[in-house]
Amino acid sequence: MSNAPLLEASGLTLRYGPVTALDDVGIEIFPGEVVAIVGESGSGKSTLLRVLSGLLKPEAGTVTYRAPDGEAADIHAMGEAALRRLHRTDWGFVHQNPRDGLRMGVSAGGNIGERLMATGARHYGSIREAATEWLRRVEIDPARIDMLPRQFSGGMQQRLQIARTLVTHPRLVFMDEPTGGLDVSVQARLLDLIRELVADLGLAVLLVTHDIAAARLLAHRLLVMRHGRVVEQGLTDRVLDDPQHEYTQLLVASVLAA
Ligand SMILES: Nc1ncnc2c1ncn2[C@@H]1O[C@H](COP(=O)(O)OP(=O)(O)OP(=O)(O)O)[C@@H](O)[C@H]1O
Repeated sequence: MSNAPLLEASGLTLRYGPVTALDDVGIEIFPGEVVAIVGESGSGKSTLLRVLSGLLKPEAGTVTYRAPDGEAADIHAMGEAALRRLHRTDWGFVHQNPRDGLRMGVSAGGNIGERLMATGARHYGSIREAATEWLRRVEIDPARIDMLPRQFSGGMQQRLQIARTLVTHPRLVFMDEPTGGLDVSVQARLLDLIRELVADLGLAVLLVTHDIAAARLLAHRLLVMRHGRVVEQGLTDRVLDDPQHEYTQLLVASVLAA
């Protein structure tokens, strides 16, 4: 991991009418680091992820991204086209619902190939070869390459979304409850797969989850949110084994009791 953060945010504040979804939040993520944002429903996790990835503008605060050439840019000041380019190239976004990250009317191979083409790939044979390889990597039978996502189970759709997102080797991947809508047995295998891929590719990941076990498995570092504020942060094992904040203690105890 290098010394300069890949993404750095400070003073993020956002209100929805009377609800303060983010209250002076700061975060940084370094290359190759997996950071999980945990907290109960409504604590502001998804809002934070949307602000950090440029999908939502904060009322106050800045989000700075450092490009591979070392240039740092405020992502909320860079304009739509530049932000879209980042999402197509350096960044990936894995949604809780695969329908939000896949094109449901396009074949499995097309879903993967399309993302490669958006970064400049043109040769049909090599795009199809890469799509085949990625289907294999996410444990989908490559014989299904021409099938539509809706012919896949929920777990397969999620794996396809992950293949589509990772095929271009993004540097930073945002994941919003990636195992959220799935059966427990499917969740466990998917978490293992995500862990393997993230380690293989050396990805930086910002993961939002209310699943403490998922955070423990995947994340180097944790941020605990409550009512739009970060109440505690630190290395995953330290936060979970020796929580300092009362709210984190409750959160950890409730998982142990479940
Ligand atoms: N579009 C919106 N309009 C109004 N209020 C919203 C909107 N989106 C979120 N909120 C509110 O902002 C707060 C933070 O919501 P957010 O979705 O970020 O929390 P979360 O921690 O991701 O919750 P969950 O785990 O349930 O997704 C909540 O009180 C929520 O009701």
